[in-house]
Amino acid sequence: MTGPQSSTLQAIKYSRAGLSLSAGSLQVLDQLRLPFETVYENVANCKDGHHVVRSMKVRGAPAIAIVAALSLAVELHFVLTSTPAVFPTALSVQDFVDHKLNYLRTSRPTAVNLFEAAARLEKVVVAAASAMNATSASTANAYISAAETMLEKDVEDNRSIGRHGAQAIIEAAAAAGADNTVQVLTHCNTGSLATAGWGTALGIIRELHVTGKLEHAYCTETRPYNQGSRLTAYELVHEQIPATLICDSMASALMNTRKIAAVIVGADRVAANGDTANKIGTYQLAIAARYHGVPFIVAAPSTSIDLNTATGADIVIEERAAVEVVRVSGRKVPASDEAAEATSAPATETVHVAAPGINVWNPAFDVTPSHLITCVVTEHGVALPSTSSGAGSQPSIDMKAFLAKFAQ
Ligand SMILES: CSC[C@H]1O[C@H](OP(=O)(O)O)[C@H](O)[C@@H]1O
Repeated sequence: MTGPQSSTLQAIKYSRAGLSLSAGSLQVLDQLRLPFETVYENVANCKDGHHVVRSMKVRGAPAIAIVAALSLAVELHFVLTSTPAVFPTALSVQDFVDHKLNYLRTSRPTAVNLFEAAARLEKVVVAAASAMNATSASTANAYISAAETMLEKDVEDNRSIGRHGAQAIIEAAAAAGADNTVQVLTHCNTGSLATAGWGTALGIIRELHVTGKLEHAYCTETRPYNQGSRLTAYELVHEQIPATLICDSMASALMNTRKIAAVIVGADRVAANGDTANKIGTYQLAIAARYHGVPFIVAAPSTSIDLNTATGADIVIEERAAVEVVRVSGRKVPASDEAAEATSAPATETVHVAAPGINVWNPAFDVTPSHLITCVVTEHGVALPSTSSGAGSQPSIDMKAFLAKFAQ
């Protein structure tokens, strides 16, 4: 099995173990090197999986969960086939899986997808290990199959999010008397480099594009990791989607001078009341969108919705190292065009861009309150704010009631 085939870039390449003695293969695109270098890194076990997530070689809420789950799948298969004595019973496999998932949970704290997947996979393994005639192999393979399913389901969910989101934007634009095509703004990277393929917010932009409804997409650079200028711009150029890069500081001026039909962002964790943790800078985009009367849309699979977290106040916001703010990596610009032609591609280098000694605050995410969000688009459809209950109370989006309609 390999990752979903598509013309979009592929962050994750996975193949299931072939013959019983051959190991599975998991390779991830090192996103710290994009867009200048395309390097896939092998992930052979949970230690590798934890590293590529923690270091942000792999990032994006769904991709984090999928890579973590598959890193355990390849390790589990390798141990089962190379040293089967490690797993004398089905229960020993269950214990191994629990231990490894707890370790993977420590890689990054904010995106709920990793924690949702871990809890779901633990249940799969408990059921398999307690089944009649359960064996080490049957229990391990139950885990591996469930982890593999995440790859395919994520792409299906993203295609569905794309359709629901594009329809909502076009209908709202038509109701506002706008043209048949729209201009939108997105933040961070929510495309094929943040998921198993197609993407969430960027999946809506892809759907608008392939259905002829996209006039133009604007993307913010998304300091300090630059997911926008390095990753989203890369995806948009790769697929020749009409797009323009702006600095984060330009977003309000853009909304004030261009007909932006919607701001579309992803999510790392949507709380039960619709408050949403997403890449730093999302909150101020929501404030600017509200001021300019621009719909603010969160696009997220149901695996990003955390009904166990009541409000955004309860979401842990990851803080990352200062160097990610004060240093920038990029491709060295040749002294002259002749130099560029004469030499091979210049090396990537890192430069320090801030006054040495300055303090740095580097929260990787912020929380947008539900009352600033026009809707949350999931694979099931569009979750809208409920009318505010009680005088003076802010409207919110009841995600529990929304998901209950689709409970299996
Ligand atoms: C498809 S959701 C991706 C989500 O994850 C990003 O954060 P990071 O790059 O730090 O993993 C950002 O918040 C995106 O909206």
